[in-house]
Amino acid sequence: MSILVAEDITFIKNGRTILDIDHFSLNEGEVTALIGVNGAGKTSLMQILALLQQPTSGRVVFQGKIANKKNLRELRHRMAFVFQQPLLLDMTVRQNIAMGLRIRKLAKQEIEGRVNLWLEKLGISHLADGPVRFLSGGEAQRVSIARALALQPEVLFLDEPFTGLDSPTRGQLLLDIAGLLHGTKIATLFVTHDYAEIPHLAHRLSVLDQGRVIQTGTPEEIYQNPSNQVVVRLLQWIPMKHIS
Ligand SMILES: Nc1ncnc2c1ncn2[C@@H]1O[C@H](COP(=O)(O)OP(=O)(O)OP(=O)(O)O)[C@@H](O)[C@H]1O
Repeated sequence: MSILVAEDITFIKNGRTILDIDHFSLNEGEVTALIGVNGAGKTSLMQILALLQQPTSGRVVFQGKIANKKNLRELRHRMAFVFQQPLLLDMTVRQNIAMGLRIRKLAKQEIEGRVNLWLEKLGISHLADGPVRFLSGGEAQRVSIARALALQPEVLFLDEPFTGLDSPTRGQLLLDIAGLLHGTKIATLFVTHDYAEIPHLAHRLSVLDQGRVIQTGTPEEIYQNPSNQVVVRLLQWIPMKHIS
């Protein structure tokens, strides 16, 4: 079932068409990876879906509701983000995870329960009362993931969350996130330049080229039947052993 849909989207800047997309959807319980070369429009599409950027034309529909100025805040509160840079505030780990819940005015007990749950799920309970400024890159990213998932979002945006982490840290975090997301109802958009990550996390793959979605399917389908040479060139970097 589609949770978030972009329909008839154009995004035009300085007379240049950056996006031209008829239909793009994120489905309940699915991780959709979005790939494309630098400048293909991935960030622009993510920002439009996340209601952080207004398209030139078209609409974003969240669970049947067309996003507009009136419902923007309510709809944004049902989404969460993890960026390449964890963007943590200079407080304790616990306070960072609690921040979004406080903003949403949840009861103190509920906040405490959720924070403890996600500290545990991300394996960072031992860091809870320390300041975030001493964390390693991998630990900081775990805090940012705990902060996002504690919000119990319906839609999650992962914007190159593993970039900059060393290989073993990245691999473990990738497996842990896959374990946390798979089997939930969250619709996830995962933007990455590291195509080796895709088979571990994504159920679906969309390929963006010059602002257009040129192919969508399971990683296996796309790998076996690339729609054109652009897709072939991109996917040659996905290790075949992971696709079966
Ligand atoms: N607000 C804007 N004003 C002008 N041009 C923009 C704006 N936003 C994006 N662009 C241009 O649109 C194109 C697509 O940018 P975007 O950041 O969405 O691509 P991307 O696929 O995320 O690239 P990367 O992989 O490098 O992050 C780029 O050429 C960029 O310069």
